[in-house]
Amino acid sequence: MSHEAAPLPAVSRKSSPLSGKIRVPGDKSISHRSFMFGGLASGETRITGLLEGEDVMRTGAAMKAMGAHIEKHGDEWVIRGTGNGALLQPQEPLDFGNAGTGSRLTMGLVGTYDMETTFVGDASLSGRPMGRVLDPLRQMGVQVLKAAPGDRMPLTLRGPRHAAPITYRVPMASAQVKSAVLLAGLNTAGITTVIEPVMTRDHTEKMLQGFGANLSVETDERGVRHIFIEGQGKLTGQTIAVPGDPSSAGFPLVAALIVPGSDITIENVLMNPTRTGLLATLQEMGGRIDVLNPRNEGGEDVADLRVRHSDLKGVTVPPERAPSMIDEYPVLAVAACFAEGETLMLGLEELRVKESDRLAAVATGLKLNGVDCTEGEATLSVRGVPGGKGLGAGKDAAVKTHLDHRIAMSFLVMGLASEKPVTVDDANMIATSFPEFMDMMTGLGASIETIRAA
Ligand SMILES: O=C(O)C1=C[C@@H](OP(=O)(O)O)[C@@H](O)[C@H](O)C1
Ligand SMILES: C=C(OP(=O)(O)O)C(=O)O
Repeated sequence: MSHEAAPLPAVSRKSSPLSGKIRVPGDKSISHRSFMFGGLASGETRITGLLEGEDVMRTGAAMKAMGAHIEKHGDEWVIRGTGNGALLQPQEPLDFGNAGTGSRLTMGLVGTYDMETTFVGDASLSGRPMGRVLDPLRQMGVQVLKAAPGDRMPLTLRGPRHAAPITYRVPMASAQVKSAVLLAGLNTAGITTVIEPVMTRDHTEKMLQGFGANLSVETDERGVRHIFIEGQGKLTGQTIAVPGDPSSAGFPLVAALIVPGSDITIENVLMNPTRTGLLATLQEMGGRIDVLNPRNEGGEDVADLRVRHSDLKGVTVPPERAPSMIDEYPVLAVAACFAEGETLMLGLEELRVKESDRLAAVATGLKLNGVDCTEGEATLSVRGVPGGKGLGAGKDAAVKTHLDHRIAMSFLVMGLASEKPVTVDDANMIATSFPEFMDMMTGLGASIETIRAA
């Protein structure tokens, strides 16, 4: 299957001040959805700023396999969609590589089509739970013809002739589950309702409305969101400028906060309030982050972030903030290593089912590099060492990254301010979400390099 490349270890070392201006690649969530909705819409969709990471490219390949035309002209991706309701049965299994978002959203998208679709992925994705998406799809009439034990990939779906609209209360904070049900509702006659007790990123709702879907949201007196989508409407191609990914921005951002003397600017970062939990937390910790030139572009808030080295202090991060920074905890844990006192992170249960068990991977990697931390069932506390004295395990003790891009990038950031180098066992997966990471970080002055076998 995918990603059988030989492991590519990498190491980072104490760096001189970081400086410069960068633009991180486009937001991964918006990029996946741009390919999906553009591939489904009638007419042409034009996308600039798309993240060309492996995860998103696999979503593009899947949409092509189901009949969409996707081409790159200069800096722009141009899609001619199939028209809603007109996806074709793919001839081969759809290989989603490492991508949870691509695979889960596509299961929703194709599930209610009267066709058979097989989903495969790499070892990490094949270990992740898919029942959270298959359960509501089953309620809509979708058959799961084959699946690995525990509702895992590889799996094959068979859609019904006529899917039934449902009302589904999402049982965990997951934008992927919410989105899968809404996308299944797109091809289902009647109104599909998703009840979301805890708000998660709202890109599916906003973008589907932009493409012309009949979707509305009501928030009740307890703050619970009710999302209604009327199926079998028409989607029309759009022009999309994808803003910079705040999850990717987290790496240079934390690097600049912890490396003494640093002063960098990250331009054009998405500031959607469902995505800014890391920024809020780092500011509470005393991070000097100026939000410059805030503006709205294509329906999304964006801004430039000026980040300077800061004396950080530990804080408690409340569980209700988790959905707005769910992918950022590994790099927040790294910031916490250099803060005065303890940082306590709560409500982390979803970290256990990402590309790796991120709670365990972070705690194990931190301990290997000399950090005093405690892993609870859904909590992590980190006791920091301002200045990084004694941190780092050197070139011969590599952090295990378990095919997880964010674990690799987070620990490479840690080494930039640790006394000794920090090594990771494999940097290959960074290409899934941030292919430019190494070049961008070294361009700012960071000492990071891959270690090629002799
Ligand atoms: O909908 C999305 O684009 C995403 C949702 C989140 O996953 P969950 O829905 O599993 O929380 C996040 O971790 C992932 O990187 C992207
Ligand atoms: C969890 C992530 O992605 P996905 O679920 O799409 O694999 C991530 O990018 O951190």
